[in-house]
Amino acid sequence: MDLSIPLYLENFIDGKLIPPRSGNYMENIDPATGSLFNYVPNSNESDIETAVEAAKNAFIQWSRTSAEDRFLIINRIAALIDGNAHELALAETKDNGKPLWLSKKVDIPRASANFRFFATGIMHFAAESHMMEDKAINYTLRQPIGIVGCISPWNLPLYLFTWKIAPALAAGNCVIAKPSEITPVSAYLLSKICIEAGLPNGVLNIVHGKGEEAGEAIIRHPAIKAISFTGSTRAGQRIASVAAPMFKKLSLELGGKNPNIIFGDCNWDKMMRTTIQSSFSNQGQICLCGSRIIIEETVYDQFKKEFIERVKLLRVGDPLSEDSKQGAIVSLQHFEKISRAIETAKKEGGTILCGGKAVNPGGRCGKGFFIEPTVIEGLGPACETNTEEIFGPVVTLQKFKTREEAIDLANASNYGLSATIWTQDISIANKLAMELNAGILWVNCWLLRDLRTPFGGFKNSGVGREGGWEALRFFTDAKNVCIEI
Ligand SMILES: NC(=O)C1=CN([C@@H]2O[C@H](COP(=O)(O)OP(=O)(O)OC[C@H]3O[C@@H](n4cnc5c(N)ncnc54)[C@H](O)[C@@H]3O)[C@@H](O)[C@H]2O)C=CC1
Ligand SMILES: O=C(O)/C=C/C=C(\O)C(=O)O
Repeated sequence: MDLSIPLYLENFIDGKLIPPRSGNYMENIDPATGSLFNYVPNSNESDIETAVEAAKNAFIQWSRTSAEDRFLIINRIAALIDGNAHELALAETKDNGKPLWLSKKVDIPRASANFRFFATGIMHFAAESHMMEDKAINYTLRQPIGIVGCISPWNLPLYLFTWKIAPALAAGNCVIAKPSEITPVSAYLLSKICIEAGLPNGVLNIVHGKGEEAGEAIIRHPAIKAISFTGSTRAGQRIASVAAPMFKKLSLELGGKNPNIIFGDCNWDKMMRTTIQSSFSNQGQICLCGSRIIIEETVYDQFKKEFIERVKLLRVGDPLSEDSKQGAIVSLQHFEKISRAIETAKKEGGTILCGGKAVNPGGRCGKGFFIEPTVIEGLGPACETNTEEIFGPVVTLQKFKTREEAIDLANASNYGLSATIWTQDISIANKLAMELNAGILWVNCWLLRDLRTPFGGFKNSGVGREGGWEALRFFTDAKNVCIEI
């Protein structure tokens, strides 16, 4: 199929690719080269209105389409993603700056897995029943909500866009979706794939644009009854302030400042390899990255020495090169934010153990946005560096003596998304898992994903859970029917 990328991307509304009604576009920059990639629609309320009308019409049929037919169509989308994985991976890398090998290995396979997982899931998502002995029987229907909004960020563009859309569609809803304006291309290509897969017109509408304009128009629209959002805590707060008084269902997956707790008895090699990944995968731009490494005092010096040696080997360079372990930071604005955070760490008294500077890989990437993987020590738990999400290739090292101290350091955060624990002592791991304030705990692993498990955070990391039945419950309304016997 034709997955060429035009200079002007288009919205996908009512089954057609169309320009924004205002005719306004924004520049979309390739972060590895700093040059123009294409133009993205700067859509507004009237585009959202058109999409909502299309979705309203489509819902009449889609909500009555059998689960088996929805399964077949959604599976065709998954197969087309797999069949076009190379083009999609290239587009993702050019748009986001992540290494091509990572797009191929993680982002695009996960996008098709999301569709396949929820297509299959809906075939098993049954109504529940409750008997009241000989008095009555209750059965609980799970009905599609209607029109729902899905808004996703730039760090894992197609991976997170589809993580929302797939369960929403499988559950029988029609969707108005907005990808990040910073990485719109894979969502644009998904529009073409949905046409090819035979998704009925208006079932999925993809509207491009800024958060404050197109995004807020989705949040404010009275016909959109549920919102699934992944992104910054700041945007999540704003969205909640608009949507909550309208009594919309909300699922908010927000930021993290995740602790990675290392005990001396752990499987050292595995911990080292995985800690490099959990610190710097995707240039540290994953909400689950372990940005605060908390190490048992007895092994602190050994950890510091070996970790720095390995970090220095991480080659930062052209995302198209197989040798590059680290690609570009997603945008100039984000590059500047990370650079400022490193300066703040220095002002707070932190010592930069390695990294800390911009990188110029030269050649076609001479004007791109690259930062060295950076390791900082000497900062306490309360400083800005250890409390604010940096969302880049920057980690801090802190040490602990006792288990209680490790727990206090780990929990010293307004975020509570995930935490990683490294120990061979399963009893200690279980005790820590009980005490840590986070929604997702990894023991002796990181980002080992089972799509059936509840995914989401405590505290300022969000509200609600995604994944498995949680997602299908979120995208349906429960209706209980009680029949007296
Ligand atoms: N998954 C995560 O945890 C992510 C965290 N971030 C954090 O957020 C910081 C800022 O990055 P941004 O790109 O500005 O993220 P953002 O949270 O502003 O954007 C994420 C998505 O939300 C949309 N959006 C923004 N404001 C909105 C609003 N008021 N109503 C509806 N939609 C809205 C955006 O257009 C985009 O599609 C990053 O430096 C990072 O710290 C960013 C992306 C993902
Ligand atoms: O579902 C996953 O495997 C990962 C999700 C990651 C995010 O939500 C994020 O980085 O924002």
